[in-house]
Amino acid sequence: MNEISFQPDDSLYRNRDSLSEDYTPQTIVGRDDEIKQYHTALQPVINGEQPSNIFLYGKTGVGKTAVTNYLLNQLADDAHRFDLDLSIISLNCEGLNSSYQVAVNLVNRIRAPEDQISKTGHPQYEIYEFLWRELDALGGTVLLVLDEVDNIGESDSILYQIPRARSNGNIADAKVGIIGISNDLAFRENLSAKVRSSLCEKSISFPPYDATELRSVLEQRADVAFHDNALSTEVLPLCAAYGAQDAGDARKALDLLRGAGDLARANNADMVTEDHVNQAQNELEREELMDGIADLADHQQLVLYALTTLEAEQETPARSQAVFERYKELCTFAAFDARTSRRVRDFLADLAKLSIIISSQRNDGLSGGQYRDHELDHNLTTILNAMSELIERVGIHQTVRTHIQNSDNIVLSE
Ligand SMILES: Nc1ncnc2c1ncn2[C@@H]1O[C@H](COP(=O)(O)OP(=O)(O)OP(=O)(O)O)[C@@H](O)[C@H]1O
Repeated sequence: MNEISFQPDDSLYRNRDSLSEDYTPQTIVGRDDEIKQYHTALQPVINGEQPSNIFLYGKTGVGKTAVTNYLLNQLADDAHRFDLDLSIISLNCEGLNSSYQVAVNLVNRIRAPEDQISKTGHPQYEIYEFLWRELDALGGTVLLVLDEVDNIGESDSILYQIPRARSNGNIADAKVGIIGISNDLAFRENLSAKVRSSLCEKSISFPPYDATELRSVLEQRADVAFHDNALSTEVLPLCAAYGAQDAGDARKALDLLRGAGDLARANNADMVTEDHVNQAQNELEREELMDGIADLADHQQLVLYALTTLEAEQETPARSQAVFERYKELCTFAAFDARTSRRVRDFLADLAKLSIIISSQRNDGLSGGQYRDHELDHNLTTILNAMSELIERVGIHQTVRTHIQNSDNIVLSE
């Protein structure tokens, strides 16, 4: 048997966990304007007045949750200091797509574990009755923090009912405010006017981070996560630059820094370098691409598969018509009903938007007409790997056989 043992290794990291999602930073950097607006919007709470309903929106990883946790912790401390009765109830609405489910979850969040209500079987009015009673029993000021609030359907929306509960006489004692958080930028626009005006009394937009802001976020976290001198000087600016390019998402920038640190550790390096960051970035891009492709619908993947076979034959850039012909062939193998050539053009446009392929508009000099041609924007083997589940169902096209590992295991269609 091989002699293998595990040894703790802390030569680079002081506290690697501080780069993970569940770490709460001590202070927030790069969000001064947003914190200021948010602070003003929360001021009525500390005055003992009716809280405003606050709506935060912005893309993923821009600090909505981090800033909320930071400010609400501070608010809870200050409320205690001024002897104010404040309860903060937080609920992530992911998977809760009706007001009914949200109300049940809120009731159970407030009630003791032995006193929970069942998730089904109550008429809607009864669930609201439970909720009003629980909120009133809490009394004082109650802030309901609803993360991913866009999951909730609109009809008879709880987002309308809660703000009106006091004026409708449903609750008498508690002053309730909603903090809604969403990364669906269209959500607010699509709300009916009556829900929008109550839910979005104070709206605060969180823009993507720019490279300077990301650098501050990374510097602050790197101080906690790494030993002094563990990072070469270009590491943080490079992670920040990639992060800013990539939707200004702090989560991704922190993931990249951790990826680079892990690579350096795996290579027994004394320092994290620019090379580790570049390699980690390639790896993250590859994983993202794999996930993006795996999430595509069957026919979108078939269109991508068609283009991949053309690329394997060095027939790319290929015109839409050529991709369509190959796609129809694959549909015949797979016994799928082929979509129209117009749909296939739409799928090609979707793939280009996702940066999986490159599509270019060309002018045909002779006829004066225009056409589009397409090629892969990534390594062919990576794309084939990401589609392995579909390829297993459809079979391997002969042009790509040499690019697929374990091709013996997959049924050939020809
Ligand atoms: N200004 C900041 N200072 C320190 N850390 C931050 C800052 N902004 C974001 N982070 C960190 O980046 C990660 C993502 O941030 P956060 O969860 O707040 O994003 P979000 O806008 O709520 O995203 P989502 O909509 O996906 O939930 C977290 O680990 C958070 O601690």
